[in-house]
Amino acid sequence: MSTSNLSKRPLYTGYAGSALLETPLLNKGSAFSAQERAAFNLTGLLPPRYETIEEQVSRCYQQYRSFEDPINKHIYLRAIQDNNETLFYRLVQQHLEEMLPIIYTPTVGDACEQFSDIYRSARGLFISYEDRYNLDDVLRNATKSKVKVIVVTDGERVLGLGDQGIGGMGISIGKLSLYTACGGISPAYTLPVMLDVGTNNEKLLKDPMYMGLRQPRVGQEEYNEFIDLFIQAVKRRWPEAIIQFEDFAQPNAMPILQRYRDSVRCFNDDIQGTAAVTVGTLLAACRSKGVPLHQQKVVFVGAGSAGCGIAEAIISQMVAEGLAEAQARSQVYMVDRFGLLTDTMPDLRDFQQALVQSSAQIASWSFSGDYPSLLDVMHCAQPTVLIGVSGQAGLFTEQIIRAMKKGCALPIIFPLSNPSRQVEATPEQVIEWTEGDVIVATGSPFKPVHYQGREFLITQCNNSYIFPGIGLGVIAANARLISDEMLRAASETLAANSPLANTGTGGLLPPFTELAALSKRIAFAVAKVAMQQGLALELDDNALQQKIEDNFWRPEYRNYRRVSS
Ligand SMILES: NC(=O)C1=CN([C@@H]2O[C@H](COP(=O)(O)OP(=O)(O)OC[C@H]3O[C@@H](n4cnc5c(N)ncnc54)[C@H](O)[C@@H]3O)[C@@H](O)[C@H]2O)C=CC1
Ligand SMILES: CC(=O)C(=O)O
Ligand SMILES: [Mg+2]
Repeated sequence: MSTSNLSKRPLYTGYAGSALLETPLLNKGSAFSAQERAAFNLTGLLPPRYETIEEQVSRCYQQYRSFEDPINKHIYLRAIQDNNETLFYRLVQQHLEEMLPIIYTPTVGDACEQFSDIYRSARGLFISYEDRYNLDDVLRNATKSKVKVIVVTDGERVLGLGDQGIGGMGISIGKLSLYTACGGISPAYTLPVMLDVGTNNEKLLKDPMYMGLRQPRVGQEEYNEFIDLFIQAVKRRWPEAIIQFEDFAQPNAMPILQRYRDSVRCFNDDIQGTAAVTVGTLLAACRSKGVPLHQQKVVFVGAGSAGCGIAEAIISQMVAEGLAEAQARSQVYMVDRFGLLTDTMPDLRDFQQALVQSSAQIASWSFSGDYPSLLDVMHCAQPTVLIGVSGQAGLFTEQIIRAMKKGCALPIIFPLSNPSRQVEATPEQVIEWTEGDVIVATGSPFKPVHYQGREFLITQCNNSYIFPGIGLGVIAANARLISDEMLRAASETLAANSPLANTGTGGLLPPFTELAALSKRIAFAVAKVAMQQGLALELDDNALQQKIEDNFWRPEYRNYRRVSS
């Protein structure tokens, strides 16, 4: 299989002089050669020495290391990204493990919270509600003619940090950085979008630095119209773009997905991406434990977009393993802020209603409140899997974890809320309270835990394992839509690549440093399913593999030739 030679072809550009140096997708800084400096009016605008990208990376890394605080490291890296994208990705690729927590969770959470305070320069599209009837003009202002992946947020539920208003742009930028660093999507083809419909965050509304609309979020009808205007405008401007919905709040996440998933190449990362990564990680955990998923009893804390998305995917997987659907549903327990979701609980959303426990099922349980609490569920259901997607720190208390351990010799415990400070329990706590008999994975990165002479690697169960590969696969196959089966294929590929399940050692998932290779495998599996479902034109395996390679961008400088502008 030949790797792409697209990047070796010269690139023709009309940019020159300082405009070229100020265009991050084209800028090479000190790596412009003598010939290029002469041809593009750069002579004198740069220090005289010509540098290789490796030399540039060394300097950047040295500067990066001079910052102590993660947020300052983030600001520094974002500045490089806004100055020279090729260099940024080369640097990140070379120090992936160290820098992912800086450009993504947990530090991206701080960057969203402090977005207006740390704002330096423009990136992506801020689409204000006030511009809703001029969206074609706004989208034309994004000068990229080919956009293949859009990550869009309205900033209402950013990680577990609530409403961050335009600060949500930080998460769209972070996700797309991973699309490029780990999924090989050229930064020329990505676009972060923030839909500004106001914010209900009082602190931001009062903050003189806040750069978004200073008004409460618009009403539901206005909101729905705005989303629709946006989707239709994207379809006109970039009909082939994948739209990834990110960090929408619960009332909007599922309805938006349901409204558009059958007609637009889109998916919701928090519902579907999270479901795919969690089922994949769970399958790997079940394999390494030697007990199949359909024999597990699973408790969720947080019956929101992520929780219900994962729960439905687990049920589908249990059914695929041979369980009757009703039986599968009876093995999944959703605990939200008022306790276990049951068929007598009022005011549930449609997607929660499908996941309630029947009163008959819990008739023999003893509990004192209106609904069983998490502790009641631990005692009465004796679950084997516990998943936290509540966004609330500390909900997995010592009492909860010890109660779970009483009913299960080797529990599987995934506190998945982000960023790190919102985690339901730290891995260290979970390991201590289970005396080390536990399989644990978290949403944000945690250092290995040492307990009684053993080292526990903490797997990061984060949708970032999924979305870069989905994007690459959908682009390579030119798939029309993104189906649940395509996401299931991503999940199965992930599980099949588990070091722990395959070899008995290592993490549940491969390290992030292998994400690029993994993304290509996920892309292949996803594209194959799209073809089988008639969502993409048939290609033979070699042609598909070649397409994936051709679409995989690498951070290498290209030679430039000048065209008159
Ligand atoms: N690891 C990963 O890849 C991902 C992690 N997440 C994390 O999951 C969390 C939730 O995300 P979403 O489901 O989209 O939000 P959401 O707002 O839709 O759901 C959160 C749910 O938790 C419930 N909740 C709040 N306090 C609770 C309590 N004390 N006990 C029980 N339930 C409680 C809320 O009522 C709500 O239903 C966030 O922290 C997010 O960072 C989300 C997506 C991916
Ligand atoms: C990882 C992610 O998408 C979230 O926490 O919302
Ligand atoms: Mg998210």
